Amino acid sequence: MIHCEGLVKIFKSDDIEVVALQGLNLTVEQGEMMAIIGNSGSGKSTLLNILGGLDRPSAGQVNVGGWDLLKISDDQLVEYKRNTVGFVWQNNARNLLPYLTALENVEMPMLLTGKLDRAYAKQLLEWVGLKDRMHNKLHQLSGGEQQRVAIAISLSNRPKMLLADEPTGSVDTSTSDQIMKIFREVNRELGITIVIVTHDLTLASKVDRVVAIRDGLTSTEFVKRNPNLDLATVEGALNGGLQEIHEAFVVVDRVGRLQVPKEYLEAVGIDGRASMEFDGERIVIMAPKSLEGDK
Ligand SMILES: Nc1ncnc2c1ncn2[C@@H]1O[C@H](COP(=O)(O)OP(=O)(O)OP(=O)(O)O)[C@@H](O)[C@H]1O
Repeated sequence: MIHCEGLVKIFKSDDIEVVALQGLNLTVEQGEMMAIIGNSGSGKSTLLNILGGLDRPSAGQVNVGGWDLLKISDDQLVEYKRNTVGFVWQNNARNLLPYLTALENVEMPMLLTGKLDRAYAKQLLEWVGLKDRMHNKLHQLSGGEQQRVAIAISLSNRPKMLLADEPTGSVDTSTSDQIMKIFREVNRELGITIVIVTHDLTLASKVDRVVAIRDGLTSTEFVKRNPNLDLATVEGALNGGLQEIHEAFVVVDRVGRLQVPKEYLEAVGIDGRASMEFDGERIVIMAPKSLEGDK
């Protein structure tokens, strides 16, 4: 569904350049539900905006559902956004219309694309658990309920992929659990690919795969050890952190590049240069063996 290779995004303003993505690689299969984690400023939102067609990549390859997002024309981009992607943001309420009902809000994007389907709009609200509240005006709903309306809206154009940026960022734990259950159901029932960007490891542990981004590059991947683990087991194991449930892998790109955590480099005193040895089974990276004249 998603294939990025060597993806670069540079923001230029006056004479300052920020390289937000530095040649990022990422593959997401059709129907996968995965999360992207990373510190603030690591490039998560930049990546999501590019995948959603809200921002243009600077260089590299990025293909989503057969669309080449580097070469796509402006008209095609409109079509792409309309038919391929759905978005869920942290503060969706600001994009909803408070004096319309939940149902009218879900129907609005359908009206805009000339494809009104009331039965489907009702079904979506039922899916997100708001069957009994669909005729309530938005401002009569709680924050968590509004977020669920936003999820129904994001699915109204029948997207192939759902992009969620901190979707549980401003709701309580039980609403957050409810939202993750909705995502899982939508993923299973409709086969929609779901990509969630988050800081929240609890949330990350509820998906099949987690990719960590560091400095604009994919650095580590966590893959669920047992794909059949149910949510209760996952929650029980959570105290042990992400690695209890997921196995961690270092991402190595096609030409052999990988990122070594800064703590490891500092611990063994590697700074800018290292020695590498291969013993037939393992590759060992260590502080440089001193050269003559070198310190
Ligand atoms: N429009 C922009 N113009 C200039 N620089 C930008 C722009 N958008 C993002 N950046 C820079 O790109 C880098 C990556 O930002 P991004 O918002 O993608 O990070 P993030 O991982 O989503 O962070 P957060 O979790 O805080 O949202 C940061 O250094 C940021 O300052």
